[in-house]
Amino acid sequence: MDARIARSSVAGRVRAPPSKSYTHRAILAAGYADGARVEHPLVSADTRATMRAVEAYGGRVDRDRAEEYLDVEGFDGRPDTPDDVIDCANSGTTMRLVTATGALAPGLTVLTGDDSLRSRPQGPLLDAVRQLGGRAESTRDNGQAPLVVGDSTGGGGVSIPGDVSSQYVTALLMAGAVTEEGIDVDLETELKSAPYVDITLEVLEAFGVEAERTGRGFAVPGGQSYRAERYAVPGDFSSISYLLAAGALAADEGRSVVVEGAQPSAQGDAAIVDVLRRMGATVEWDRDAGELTVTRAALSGVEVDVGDTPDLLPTLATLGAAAGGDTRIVNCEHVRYKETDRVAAMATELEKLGAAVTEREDELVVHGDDSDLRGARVEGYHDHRIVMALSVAGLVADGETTVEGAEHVDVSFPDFFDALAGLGADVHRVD
Ligand SMILES: O=C(O)C1=C[C@@H](OP(=O)(O)O)[C@@H](O)[C@H](O)C1
Ligand SMILES: C=C(OP(=O)(O)O)C(=O)O
Repeated sequence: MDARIARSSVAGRVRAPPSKSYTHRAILAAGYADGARVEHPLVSADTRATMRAVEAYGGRVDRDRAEEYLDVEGFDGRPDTPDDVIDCANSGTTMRLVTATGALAPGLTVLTGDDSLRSRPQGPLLDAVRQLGGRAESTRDNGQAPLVVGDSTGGGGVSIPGDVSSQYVTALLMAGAVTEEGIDVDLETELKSAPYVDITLEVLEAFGVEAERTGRGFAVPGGQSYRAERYAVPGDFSSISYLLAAGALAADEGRSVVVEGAQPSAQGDAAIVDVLRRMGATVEWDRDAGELTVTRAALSGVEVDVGDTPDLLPTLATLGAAAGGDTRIVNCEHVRYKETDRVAAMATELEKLGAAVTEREDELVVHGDDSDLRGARVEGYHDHRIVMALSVAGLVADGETTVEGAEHVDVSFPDFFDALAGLGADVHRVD
């Protein structure tokens, strides 16, 4: 499905979708518990993959019709050996987090996913499971899924790189709490995407599970039980970044875009608020009300380090293409290991829209002064964030922009195009 976006302006109120990262963790934490109600969950393609995994390990997930909550019955720290292969679809978070769960089951678990997920790196996590005495294999012996894990890991110490994915740490901490010995994670490198581990620690605490930072990494004592009656998911700041970018670039003269559901939390991607301010936008954040208000402004390029916030790169690249001067996005090598190589994808597709960019291994520079955005047909790379960022660029490109693969927003922000249309954007989906 394509999305066709004509140059248009936006204004009004819009609700942010619930956080994907918190929803994954809350569903799995409820699975490790004997159950819990997850309130305001994100129900999307990726979080459905985590629901399937919890069910495969012996839990059960019931949704109310309005999707206001999920009632999760857990497997109480003792996952069953799944009856079938677990299909993690497009979700890296699901695959990493539930690989560690599989290492606790008595038999073997087989995990797979779509073409994109089967090309993402899993080697360091497999190696960690082996260091813990479990079995962990990549069927093609290339560190990628399909994966086979099992053999009831009892816990222990592991040493892993921190610069590929923080999800390995999250996976080990979540599983480690219900092992006998607990798990000590030593990081061999600096940790990228570190705020995502803070999100994990926040959810663990809410489920009564102790885990801590150590001098060299993280540690979780074993023999713990996950316990919570209910867990409420906050709004998603990665998703909010597209709405704020739309407002900063295309709000009607004298009007604003107000984003609801923006409560403070551990999400690193809340940094979008400061980046927009540094670029010259006026963004007000009423933290108590959870409301962000943004108006249109002439933006100037800035330097942004995305070491902690990889998912902001597509949004920042779009903002840079519409800003004056250079926007320099640095420390972005790990953004190449996502649903697609997002550094290359944004460089290639923004160029099609008339932007001038310089791509380096660990840096993307968007030269706003040499960019003149005009509508074109662009690829979405089957990647929700590329689709959403290019659609926002379409709001300020001359004429009409066609973004391929519009259906992929279902991964994290299923109502994205309705939200844009609700703000008055001229957007249509066509088969
Ligand atoms: O743990 C999480 O919820 C996530 C961690 C990040 O991945 P990496 O840690 O692999 O960078 C982020 O890009 C992803 O969208 C969600
Ligand atoms: C990279 C992402 O998610 P995951 O790693 O779960 O596929 C994302 O949502 O941008």
